[in-house]
Amino acid sequence: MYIVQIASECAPVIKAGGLGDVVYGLSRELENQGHCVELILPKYDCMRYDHIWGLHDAYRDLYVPWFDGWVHCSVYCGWVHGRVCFFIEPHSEDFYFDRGVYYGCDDDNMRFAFFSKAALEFLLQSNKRPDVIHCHDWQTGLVPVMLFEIYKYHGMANQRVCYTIHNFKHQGFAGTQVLEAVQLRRPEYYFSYDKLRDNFNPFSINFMKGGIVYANAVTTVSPHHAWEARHTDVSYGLGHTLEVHQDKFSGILNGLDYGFWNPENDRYLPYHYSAETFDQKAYNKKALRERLLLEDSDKPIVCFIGRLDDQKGVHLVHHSIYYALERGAQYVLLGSATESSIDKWFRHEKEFLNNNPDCHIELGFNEELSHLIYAGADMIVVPSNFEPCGLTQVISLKYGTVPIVRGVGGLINTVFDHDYDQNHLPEERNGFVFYDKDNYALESAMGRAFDLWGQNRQVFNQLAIQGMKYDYSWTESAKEYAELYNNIRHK
Ligand SMILES: Nc1ncnc2c1ncn2[C@@H]1O[C@H](COP(=O)(O)OP(=O)(O)O[C@H]2O[C@H](CO)[C@@H](O)[C@H](O)[C@H]2O)[C@@H](O)[C@H]1O
Repeated sequence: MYIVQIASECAPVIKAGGLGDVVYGLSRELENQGHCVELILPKYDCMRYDHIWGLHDAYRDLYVPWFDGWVHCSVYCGWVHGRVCFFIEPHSEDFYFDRGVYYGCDDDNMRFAFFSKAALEFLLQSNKRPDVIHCHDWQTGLVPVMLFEIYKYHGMANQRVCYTIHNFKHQGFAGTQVLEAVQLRRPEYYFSYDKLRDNFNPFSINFMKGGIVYANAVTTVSPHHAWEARHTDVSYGLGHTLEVHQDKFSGILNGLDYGFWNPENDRYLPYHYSAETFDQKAYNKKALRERLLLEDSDKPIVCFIGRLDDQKGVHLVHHSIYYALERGAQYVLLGSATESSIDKWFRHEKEFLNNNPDCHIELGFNEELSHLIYAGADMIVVPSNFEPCGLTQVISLKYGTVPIVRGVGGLINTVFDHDYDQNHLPEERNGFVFYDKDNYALESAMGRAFDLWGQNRQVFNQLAIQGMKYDYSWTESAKEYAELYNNIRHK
């Protein structure tokens, strides 16, 4: 099959979070399984150009219809660790992708509506006719809308769309101006509740709702989150839309790209190890301590890596720092916040804990350091409010770092409690799980982990090794996607 991914991220060249990991990892495995995959991405000024090989202009004059005129774009082509990527660069005074950031601008809805339009226009004009277009999250929600309302009538009637939702919280809202911009010309038609009108804000269209309504298949990133999205409030107002379109909605568990995330050959680690050589992990712990100036001792290191965002349970993250220190552990946090109040809060904590020899708070995005933390820590906390899949616990499992997670979304599909799991034999368990959102619940799970560390290190290490033996690679999940693509292709 010929598949084109249209996305706002692709690791490691453009990565703000897990979306980038998934777009790259899935593409790589689909190619390994014999499919042809190409990616279309924005050409941001701030992406990691050092991860692109052979960047050259592939399509110099792409004219993208926009409002009543055109925007002249160039399309560049290059290889990102083996994947063929096309980068769209608009030449306009809006400088949509020259902002020094991927997201967070006031006109993000216009920026990504433009990107979606330009991606389809590129396919049309360059005569690319993939069997399936796979697009992701709110940024590309308008792709299936435009495909089936405009491009279908210009020679793209045979293309099908799979739309994957990585995070229901960000849906992309806009007024009629965006419809005018992308030339969806009948606002009254698109502003109906069975199309793009938001279910709760009658003056707004909703990009993600458009994606759900128009795509041929809609997925989210774990089976449990698919259930939650339909039956609880985590779909942020899209529950009814999912109910109406339930026949095409499902959950496919994310995989992890073991080509990039593997302690046996990780390019960022000073010492390599596997489940068979688990003892070697201790050298990375020592290296982590040296790098972050933590005191050398027999204490366990607990970590958190992720966006500091309400989704990630920031109050519990904060509490986990102090509980770990109180219980005689060390703590390393690597995270970045986009919300200024959360950013200020953690900057204050960083300052407050600056001289503590058992704690290090690193605010910012640092891919390389994240690998050393996954390898050097003994436990990771993932106390999310909601978590569509979650990659940090899956990476930790591979690195022999025991996850302590809240039982929601994909965390439930991947972590099985050492003491209480009913569905797995003791030798198949791999972490600690708690359910309530309060400090006591977090403490009970962290407490059990500390007790096991303190009282029976051998069993603790065995739990970590059991986690390393899980196979959460892309192999099976990519097969599920391929099967889904195949089903929609023949409809
Ligand atoms: N400060 C930092 N420095 C370096 N690396 C950092 C970092 N903060 C985060 N990362 C890295 O970014 C990725 C985050 O993965 P998550 O699954 O937590 O993604 P996120 O919530 O962004 O994405 C959404 O999409 C993904 C993919 O579908 C879902 O798993 C998830 O549940 C959903 O919320 C990991 O690779 C992590 O190591």
